[in-house]
Amino acid sequence: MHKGIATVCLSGTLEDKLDAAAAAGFSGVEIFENDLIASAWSPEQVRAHCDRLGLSIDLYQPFRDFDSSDSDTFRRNLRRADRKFDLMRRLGTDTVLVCSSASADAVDDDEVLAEQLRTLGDRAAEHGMRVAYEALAWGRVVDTWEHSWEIVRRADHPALGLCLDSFHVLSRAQGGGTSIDGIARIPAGKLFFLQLADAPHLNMDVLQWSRHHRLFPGQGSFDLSAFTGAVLATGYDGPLSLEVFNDVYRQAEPGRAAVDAMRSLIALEESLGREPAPPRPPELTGYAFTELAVDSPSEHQLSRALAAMGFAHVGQHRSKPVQLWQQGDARVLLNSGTEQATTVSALAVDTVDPVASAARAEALLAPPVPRTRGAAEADLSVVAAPDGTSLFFCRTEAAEDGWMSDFILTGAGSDAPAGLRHIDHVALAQPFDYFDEATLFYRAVLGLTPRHDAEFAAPFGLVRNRAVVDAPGRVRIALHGTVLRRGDWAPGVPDPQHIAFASDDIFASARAMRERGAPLLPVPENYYDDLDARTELSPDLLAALRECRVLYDRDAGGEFFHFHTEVLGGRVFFEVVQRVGAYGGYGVANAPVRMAAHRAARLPARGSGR
Ligand SMILES: O=C(O)c1ccc(O)c(O)c1
Ligand SMILES: [Mg+2]
Repeated sequence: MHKGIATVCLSGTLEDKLDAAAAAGFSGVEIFENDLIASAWSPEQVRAHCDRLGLSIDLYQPFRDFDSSDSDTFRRNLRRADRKFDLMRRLGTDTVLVCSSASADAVDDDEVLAEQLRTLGDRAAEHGMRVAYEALAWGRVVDTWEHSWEIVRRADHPALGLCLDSFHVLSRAQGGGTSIDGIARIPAGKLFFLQLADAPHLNMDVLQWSRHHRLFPGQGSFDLSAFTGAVLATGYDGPLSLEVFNDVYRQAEPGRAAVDAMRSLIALEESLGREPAPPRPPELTGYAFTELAVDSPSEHQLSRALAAMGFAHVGQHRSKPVQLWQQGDARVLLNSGTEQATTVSALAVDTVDPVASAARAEALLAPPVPRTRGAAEADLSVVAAPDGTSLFFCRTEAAEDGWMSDFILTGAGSDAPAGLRHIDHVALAQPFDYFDEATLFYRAVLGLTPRHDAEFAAPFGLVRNRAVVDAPGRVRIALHGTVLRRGDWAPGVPDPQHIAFASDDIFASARAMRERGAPLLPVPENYYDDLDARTELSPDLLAALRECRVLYDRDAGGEFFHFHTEVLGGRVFFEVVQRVGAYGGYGVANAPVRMAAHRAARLPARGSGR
């Protein structure tokens, strides 16, 4: 379908926004009045530029507070409308958005309101234009789509139709004030325009919610697929047009934001079964490996820690300074050949069809990462996630041309002396501006589902967490970031990232690692006293938790045990976890304790606190 974006979604001047929209593949725009007013270009120049870029101007918006119970104000509004119709002719657009009035003089009689809009319809028709009437969720009188439809129906004018905006409908539906049920019965010819925005569930003033927190479809909590499906069921075939007011996107680089926006629409269309669709996401069977970029002191520290955790150095890359460490099916690469500071530089998922996974990533606009490779080395597809982490598509089983054949195996065993089986999850600190983009990226590219949105108070500020997971729970990526931009007081290192390994016996793993001298993180006694107070765990279990410095959590599905290493190489640490039953989380409740312990372990000793 024709895909559009409102200029309000993007940062910059009108020219920047148009260029970004076209470069991302949009074929239309809604032009916000303020963007036009502030532009040095005449309407004709804007139109010519859009023509060159292949963009249609689908909507001019918004016309606010049109109806009025004051006749003089109404007369002036009609005059203003005439001027705007002239402007729209020069711009080459034929539809104006009129939103329901939020003003104190809004007409509160349906018949009078319909009459005023009918008058506007007459004026529009004289100019060859149309009016799309939209209920704002905070409209003074008209605040539901049902009411806006009642007015349009009463006005009964061919140049007057509806604009539906998913935010206004779904934000109100959350409180039970409206529903999408009747949408499919609106005659297609009366549905002039469709605006799409997602949003997180928030319990707040709806105007503030709308103006600051809208998101692109797939980034928030609304069911855009059901909503859009209901609209398309009417036979609507106009633009799918994004209208996202968001504080982060308003200041983000517009080219990048426009690609993110386009990805959201491609994924939305796919969810509706529209063609052409990207290749379906192939089944994932787990992590092939996780790669850490290391400098030479941290390579030493990390290899010592891995050895103490029971990993074996099983291979060396044929042409690059990359070590392969393995225990069970958990594989970690240490790459000292990048310029990067210590960080999780790559995730590699095992997919049953790496070629289809890569084709899907490309269809969803994931930027490819160019790679050098030696003769006879595997041709691996790599794309960049929003934070720059490389994402590889592998098939470890494929013996011949699989990624492992790039390594000369040392012959060291990969048995599991500390009981680690596989990678349970990888936790990636997201830069503040890329959190929502990252959610959509992993969700769309890998076919994962977002789960476990949580917010907690950490030593250096509020932290938000969100996991993206495949259905069987084989690939879990835990994203975390700050709720506000990070302050200056927080330690001058980036938030650490970590790799979590699964154990079937957390206490045996902890004891084996302790014996081998692994740098395990201490946990304060206060934690166990509180755990005792709130859980009624058996004294034996509590004693084992205390002894092994294991943290505990539970949910409706089961229990969770986990412990951590110290921060290694400045930015990363390892975690060992055991899931019991169908526990689905990540022990987020314990994260503040873990963070404070990491902070304490990095500081010079402070004595007993007296
Ligand atoms: O926040 C607003 O004012 C506003 C304006 C136009 C719209 O289409 C909308 O959904 C909201
Ligand atoms: Mg709108």
